[in-house]
Amino acid sequence: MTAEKPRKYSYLGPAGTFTEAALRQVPEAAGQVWQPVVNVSQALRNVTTGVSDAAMIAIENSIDGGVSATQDALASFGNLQIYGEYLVQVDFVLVSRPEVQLREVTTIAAHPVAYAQCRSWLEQHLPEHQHIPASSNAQAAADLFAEGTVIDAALAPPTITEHFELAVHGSELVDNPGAQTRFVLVGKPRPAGQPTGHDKTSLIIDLPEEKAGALLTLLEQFAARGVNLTQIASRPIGHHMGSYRFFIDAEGHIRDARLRHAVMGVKQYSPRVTFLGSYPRADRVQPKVDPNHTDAAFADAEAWVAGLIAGN
Ligand SMILES: O=C(O)C(=O)C[C@]1(C(=O)O)C=C[C@@H](O)C=C1
Repeated sequence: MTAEKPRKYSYLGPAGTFTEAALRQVPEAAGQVWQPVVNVSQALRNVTTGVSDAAMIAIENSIDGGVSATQDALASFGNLQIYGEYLVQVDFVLVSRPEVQLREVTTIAAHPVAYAQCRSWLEQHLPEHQHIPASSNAQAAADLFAEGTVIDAALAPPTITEHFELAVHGSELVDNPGAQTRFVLVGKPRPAGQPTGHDKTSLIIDLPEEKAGALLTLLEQFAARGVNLTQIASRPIGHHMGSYRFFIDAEGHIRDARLRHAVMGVKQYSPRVTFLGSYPRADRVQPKVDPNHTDAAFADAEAWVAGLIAGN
């Protein structure tokens, strides 16, 4: 018998990021090969080229909203699917090399999403500071030790002190306590799993241009079938001013009749629909399904129409 090849997982590195903490929530990833990368595009490229079997990426933050780099990368790569969703509670520490005092801090390295989450605290406590963008929260801390660095302090996950010797000038920093980042595990497309009763379906939908009420028509596809949406986010397509795509998360599974019919409605009207998968939601919340929109109700209606066609 040949041993099974270890699976490979890309994640935003280096060790110590929140993305790594999200990957730790995936039981199948334990003991497999973890591949740190420098950005989301690299993580997704690893999946499409077969370097990795899956990638963990941050998709939304409860303070800063959708992670635009992730949304744009998912739209441009195509041919990817979300396997699972994970939530990580986020707050930060402000750290420096041990000899640096807080009053000496003028430059602060931070991932732009992390910076946005602590903006008010920093403006209040270090009003003169300058933000230096870092590729991740753990990299911000690593940059404190780079040769010739101009960085005095970094915003990093609390576990960063396990990786470097640091002075901690502030902890539990975050403008809204209880902030969370939502991560998704992404791989190549595969057949849809079975509904769990607490699923979410993610879609990227390009809006037809110059059509009055285009957004309303899009939303009606879901509303008319009793499908609740948990996220509606728009990003420019980039061709020219005024062209948009929508990132939609809908409650339900592509195997649920109400969701399937809504997706068929969207497909008939949008120039481009990308199906990003149906997967169990991290909070395990079960949607309330109106009795008119259950699978049985759709089956009844179809049987009724079949009867009409048959002349019954
Ligand atoms: O994973 C990390 O630690 C990151 O640096 C990335 C990231 C993100 O891309 O949103 C993850 C979670 C935090 O909300 C801020 C930054």
